[in-house]
Amino acid sequence: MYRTAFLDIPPLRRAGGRVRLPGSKSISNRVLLLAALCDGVTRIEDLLDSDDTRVMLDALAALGCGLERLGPTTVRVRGLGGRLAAREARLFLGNAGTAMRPLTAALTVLAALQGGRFELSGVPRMHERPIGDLVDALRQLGGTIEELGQPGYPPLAVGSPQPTPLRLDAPIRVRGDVSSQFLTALLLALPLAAQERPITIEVVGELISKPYIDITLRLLARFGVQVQRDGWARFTIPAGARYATPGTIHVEGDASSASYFIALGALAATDQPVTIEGVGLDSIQGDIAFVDAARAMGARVEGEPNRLHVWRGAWPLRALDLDCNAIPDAAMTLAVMALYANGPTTLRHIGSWRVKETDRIAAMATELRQLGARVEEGPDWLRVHPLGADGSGWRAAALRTYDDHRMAMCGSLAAFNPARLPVRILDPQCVGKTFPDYFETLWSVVEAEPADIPVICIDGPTASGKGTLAAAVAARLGYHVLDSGALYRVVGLAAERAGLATDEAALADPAHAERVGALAAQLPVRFADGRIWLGDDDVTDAVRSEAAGMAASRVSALPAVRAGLLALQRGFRRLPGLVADGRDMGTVIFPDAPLKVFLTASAATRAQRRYEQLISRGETASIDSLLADLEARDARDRTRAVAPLEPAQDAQLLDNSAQTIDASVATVLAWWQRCRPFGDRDRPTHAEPRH
Ligand SMILES: Nc1ncnc2c1ncn2[C@@H]1O[C@H](COP(=O)(O)OP(=O)(O)O)[C@@H](O)[C@H]1O
Ligand SMILES: Nc1ccn([C@@H]2O[C@H](COP(=O)(O)OP(=O)(O)O)[C@@H](O)[C@H]2O)c(=O)n1
Repeated sequence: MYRTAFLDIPPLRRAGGRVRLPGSKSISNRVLLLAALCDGVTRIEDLLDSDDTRVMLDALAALGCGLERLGPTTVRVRGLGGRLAAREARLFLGNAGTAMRPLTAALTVLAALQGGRFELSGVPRMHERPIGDLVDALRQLGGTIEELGQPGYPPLAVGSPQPTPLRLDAPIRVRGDVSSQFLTALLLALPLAAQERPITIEVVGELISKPYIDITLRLLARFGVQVQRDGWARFTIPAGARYATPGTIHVEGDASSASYFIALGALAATDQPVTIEGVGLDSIQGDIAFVDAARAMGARVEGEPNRLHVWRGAWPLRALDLDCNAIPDAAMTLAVMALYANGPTTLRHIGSWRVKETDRIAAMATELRQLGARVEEGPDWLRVHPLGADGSGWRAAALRTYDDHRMAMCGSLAAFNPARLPVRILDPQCVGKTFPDYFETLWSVVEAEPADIPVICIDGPTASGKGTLAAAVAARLGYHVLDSGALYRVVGLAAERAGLATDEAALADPAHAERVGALAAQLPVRFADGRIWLGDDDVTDAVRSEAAGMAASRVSALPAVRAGLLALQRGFRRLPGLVADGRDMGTVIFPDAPLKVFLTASAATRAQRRYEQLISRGETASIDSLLADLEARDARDRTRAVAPLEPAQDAQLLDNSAQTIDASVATVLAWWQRCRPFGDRDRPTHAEPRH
């Protein structure tokens, strides 16, 4: 997951390949609650591992439910069997509506039956998301609920130490036109109280998002509770209802998350399809109907059980006028696809967007306008006019995400713009709510022109701080790092291990130099998790010695070695971007890099830094000999015939002799910002500190 302040997505060209979806958020949190309420042990597989499931798991643990993690996506739940193990708890539920609503209902009912008091709160946005209709329904039932903040909104305190009688004889009335999660909450909770008599729930107003109710009913059935349904207006939980564990249950891939990859296929899979694993056309999730909408816009979709294949069909996409009531979450994806359509697209019946993670109608309209689009909005509709298929009208934008995972994922789809503009996603870690690895997954199925993938080059003499600066800048941007010096160090080591001497006399022999070059061209080197591997050997420490540095300096003067490492180095230019440190990054390896920095510091300063570095590693060192070595190395690097150490003509010079590391990083980031086309709309919009 990217924890950077922003993530720049280079312009993307093609899509194709295979993705595996994380588990459905809606199914995961419902299954967790049902497993917690029922008797016995349930093994849940393919559970979503994200912010929203984490708060649910933490809440269940606080309620005394037995939880055992068997892997990142497998958990064993020992249910409470309808009996409260804890009579008091404070539950923090982040911004997870799928945790807040059902837990409020279940705990109100359990507290009324057995006595207990529970507080439920979330992030500030959660305290702006209405829950009054559910509170009203639970009060009709005789439940005790106190609103601790604004009436009708969390935080809430539910229950009282002593049991209170529930009124189960009259139907419980709940509004269905603000959020279907209120009805879901009651359906999940009321079997707890239906031992002796049936319980009827009546929906007031037109029920929105019906497919989500369908998921609730299907999952209740998997847990042994068959709810009778009269249209979408009246639901009856039969007398004697009792949750029973299904033993093992698999969570389907998230159909809403699938929408981004379906869109990707529709936009850019011209050859190989985008294959999505984890959901098929027979999915129980309502958002699978997004496939119909995508097809209507022109996508070619083929389905198999648990798998979808998507290609581009009609191009440009066909404009659409659609009632999106049944696919409220996935419909956001259509709003971005609409930028690539042949006319204005209107999404209707999306009023629920206004009370989601953010006011999604307002947010979407604002951000699509940033991209250059004309957008009209009404209380429950949105109309998006397309941007030019010839690239006209598109603007490079820094998109705000409003702490809303879907805004971030949708925004990434704008990177297919024909104007070849990058897209900046602010606060990209908001995808952690449902799809922590969304961007990494995206990179695995898209391609960009290498020239469009940004590279920042940091060249300079030894111990000027290149590696330190490169790592820090890359961490701030979410970019890869190329430590090219390490490659020369590994060549020196590999040569010596292969019995090829690296002293100057030996390297002066052209045949010998050719052999070292051949070795460089086939170097089995790998960088993983901060370690450097030569074949199966971890050589991280071996290549860091001063002797290895000197050997690297000698072999690096050989043209055959430099040529042998060229393709390997250019291969590091991968999405979303690269920071490369070395001697010739800007002059030879990436001459088209948009930012080149030539980093220097006085020889005395550099010798002092190297000295401190070695001492802190527990090695012995002498400043005088370090200074002599370093000057020798500088001289060799500067005077060699091939790729000598010198600033590229367009490099920015940075002498950090009197600068702290943080100041150097800030300088380079400021230069980078000036190279980017986004202006300065970089402030993330979420109010909460991340945790
Ligand atoms: N601007 C700076 N101010 C002070 N020390 C620095 C600065 N930049 C780097 N250093 C320190 O100097 C040492 C050498 O830096 P390093 O990044 O390994 O250099 P290089 O990659 O250029 O050989 C490290 O211990 C690092 O912490
Ligand atoms: N792009 C590069 C990187 C390193 N090198 C050589 O490889 C040696 C080791 O590089 P390094 O960056 O690990 O060394 P330090 O600068 O950290 O001492 C340097 O002394 C250079 O001679 C090079 O020629 N070209």
